[in-house]
Amino acid sequence: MSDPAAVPPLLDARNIACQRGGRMIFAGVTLTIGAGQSLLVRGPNGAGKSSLLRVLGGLIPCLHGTIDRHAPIALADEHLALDPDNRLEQALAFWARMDGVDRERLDFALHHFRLRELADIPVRMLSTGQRKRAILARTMASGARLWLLDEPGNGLDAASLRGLGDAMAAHLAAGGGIIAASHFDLSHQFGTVVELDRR
Ligand SMILES: Nc1ncnc2c1ncn2[C@@H]1O[C@H](COP(=O)(O)OP(=O)(O)OP(=O)(O)O)[C@@H](O)[C@H]1O
Repeated sequence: MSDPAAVPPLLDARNIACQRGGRMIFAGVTLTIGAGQSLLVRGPNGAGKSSLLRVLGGLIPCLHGTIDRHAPIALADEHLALDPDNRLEQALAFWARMDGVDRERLDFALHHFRLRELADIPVRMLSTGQRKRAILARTMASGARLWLLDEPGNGLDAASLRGLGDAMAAHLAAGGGIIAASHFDLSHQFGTVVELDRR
């Protein structure tokens, strides 16, 4: 008999497969992530790491298998999803309103990723690293318990990488979960590693 007091994981994926452009990208992937847990997806270029994160986030369908999501999810990938003509702060505030989070949470994320001084810059003028920090700030401000981070360290300088590590640690300590795909060391000890092979 199942324990009625048992806390469900934030996300549970069983035997999932993904096909893109008529080609099988991955199959037989099973993973689960609970409160305070982190998981790293590794694999060579084209192995399907980004595809896996998008499947887990519900942005693309899985071919078969099941995914149970028990928590709000924020996906941070290379798609900025901020209005390029808007000022950075306005663009992030728009999403904070959409996500229904209070202003203090956004202010904290802006401060954490050192974006305050860029608040009035149009989004289209941000550098690669600044864009990445904006994506991470949006994720942090979203209040989502499960973060899906696709190459979160790309383009970040040493200080921003430390900021990312601190944000991840605080999120896990607060009962969040993280699934990340990264080619390089994020200075974070992931609890689980899932390897994808190129097929
Ligand atoms: N929209 C799409 N339509 C068809 N095929 C796609 C699409 N997006 C990605 N693919 C293919 O799916 C495969 C996996 O791509 P994906 O971006 O998930 O890999 P990845 O492991 O994240 O790669 P990288 O390490 O280079 O970021 C690749 O062969 C890619 O060409």
